[in-house]
Order: sequence, then C-alpha cells, then structure tokens
Amino acid sequence: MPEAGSASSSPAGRESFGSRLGAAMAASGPLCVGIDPHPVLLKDWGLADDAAGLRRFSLTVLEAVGSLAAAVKPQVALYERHGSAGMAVLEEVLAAATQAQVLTIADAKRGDIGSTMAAYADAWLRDGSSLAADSVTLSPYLGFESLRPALDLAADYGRGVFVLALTSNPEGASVQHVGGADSVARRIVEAAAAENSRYAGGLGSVGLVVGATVGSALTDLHLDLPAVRGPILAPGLGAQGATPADLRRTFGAAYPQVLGTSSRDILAAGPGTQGLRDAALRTLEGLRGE
Ligand SMILES: O=C(O)c1cc(=O)[nH]c(=O)n1[C@@H]1O[C@H](COP(=O)(O)O)[C@@H](O)[C@H]1O
Repeated sequence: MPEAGSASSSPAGRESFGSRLGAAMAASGPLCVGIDPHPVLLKDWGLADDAAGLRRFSLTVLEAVGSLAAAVKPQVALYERHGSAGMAVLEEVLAAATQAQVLTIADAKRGDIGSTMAAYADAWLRDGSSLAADSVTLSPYLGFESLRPALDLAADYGRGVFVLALTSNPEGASVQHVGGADSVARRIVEAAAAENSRYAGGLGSVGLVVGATVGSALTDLHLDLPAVRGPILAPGLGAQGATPADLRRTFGAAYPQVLGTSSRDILAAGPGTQGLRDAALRTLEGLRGE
C-alpha cells in the first residue's frame, strides 16, 4: 500500500484525494462498490423504476456496504435516465455518503473541449455544487490536455479524477491499443504520471481506469502503472467475468494501487442488507487474498 501521509493539502484546506483514498484503502481494503440501479435490479428488489425506487436502492446499498468499502461509485447514467428527479436522488446519495464518511466516485465519464470541460469540472468537483463528489471519471478522447480544467479544479479542492486508459469492454482496444509501442493508452498513462508529479508523496489524485478484464494488455503495451503513482480503478469484477485472482495477476507490481470495483455481482445479493454485506465481504476477501 503506498503511504498516505505526506500528500499536499489543497488551497481549500482539504487533504488531497489521493491521500484520503490511500488512507481509506489502508483502513478498509481495496474495494469500491458500484451503485448501479439498473431497471432489472430495481425489479428484482421489488422496487419501482422511479425516483423513489432509486433512492431506496441507493441508500440501502450505502447503509449495507459503507463500512466495508473504501469508496462507492454511483453510475450517473442510471440516475440521469430519470431526469431531474433522478439527479436529485444522486445529489442526496452523494451527500449521504459524505455524511457516512465514505469516499465517492461519480461515474460520469465526462470529456469535452476545454471551455465546456470547465463547466463539467464545476458541476462535479467544485465546493458548493450539489453534485460535487470526491472524484469523477473522465474520458480523455478529446485529448488528455482537454481535461485541464478538471485536473486543476480537482487539485484546488482536494478532489480527484479517474481517467479512462484501458477500459474493460472488448471494443475499447480498437481505440486504446492503437499505435503499437506508442499506443493511445500508453500516452494516457504517461500523461497521468506527469500530472501526479504535482502531488508530493503517497498516491497522487490523478487516477486511471484500467479494466480487470484487460489480460496481458498491460505488458503487451508496455504500460508502467507503478510510475503513475495514482490509484487504478479496476472495473470488470464479477458480472464482466474477472475474478480477484485475475486482478492480482493482471496488475502485478501495480496491485497495491488498485481499487477493484464491482456493481451487479454485489447488488444482485440485495435487497437485504446482510446479503449485500456478505457479497461485498466475499469480494473484499478475494481482493485481500484471504
Ligand atoms: O469507469 C468505470 O467505472 C468503468 C470503466 C470501464 O472500463 N468499464 C466499466 O464497466 N466501468 C463501469 O463500472 C461498472 C461495472 O458494473 P458491473 O459490470 O455491474 O460490475 C459500470 O458502471 C460501468 O459503467
């Protein structure tokens, strides 16, 4: 586990996101639970596919796994599909997680030209915004530098970002593997490493998303993840087929930076909080190698 201690504080006085996440991973272990209220899960839980159902689902997950997970990751799309009522629930869930002292990753996968990116950064990373989360997922496919407003605002407010590098879906390779030795993914990894040089010690606040399902791509593309010094969010556990043992094998020396994330595999164990806790605990034990 990288040391948490000495990372810099933000001008807003908050400890950096990387430092806070490092401490949470040291205390709880490397598990993030995705809160993905899919219509089929709402139905299985006996809930309506509406804002009240979303609210009940999300707060139940938070109550059940909040003390086991280093972070929770609400999937924004599943709130957005309910319009303003769904987004109001998301605001409530983010506030409830903060109240419960659980770190949040808003899975919004934002990315746009710089001037528009500044507005996305304002929404997800600025103190006082009702949607502000501890961190947000970003898509770098308009160019890593287009993310600048979010990178800077995150640093200012002690928040963080997770930039897509190698995604868990099979289609990702058609873009991310392009370029051979100088692949698109490698450029993203190197840009994140350079960005983390602004954070002293411990984990930087610029994380990457690398799927648990990417197999040998890290070695094939010569990606140096330890050099990034940032957290690696690894989705693909469970429902997409990867196991904790795969994660360990795939990430090797970078494993101490990895935050494994699972959604449907754990959420399917609801609606009872004990079932959800047991499912999260099983995943966590696998990630810890127990
Ligand atoms: O950024 C993500 O979290 C993400 C990136 C990626 O490469 N693959 C991926 O599955 N995700 C998200 O992680 C979650 C995975 O859900 P499950 O497959 O149900 O565990 C979904 O919310 C995805 O949108």
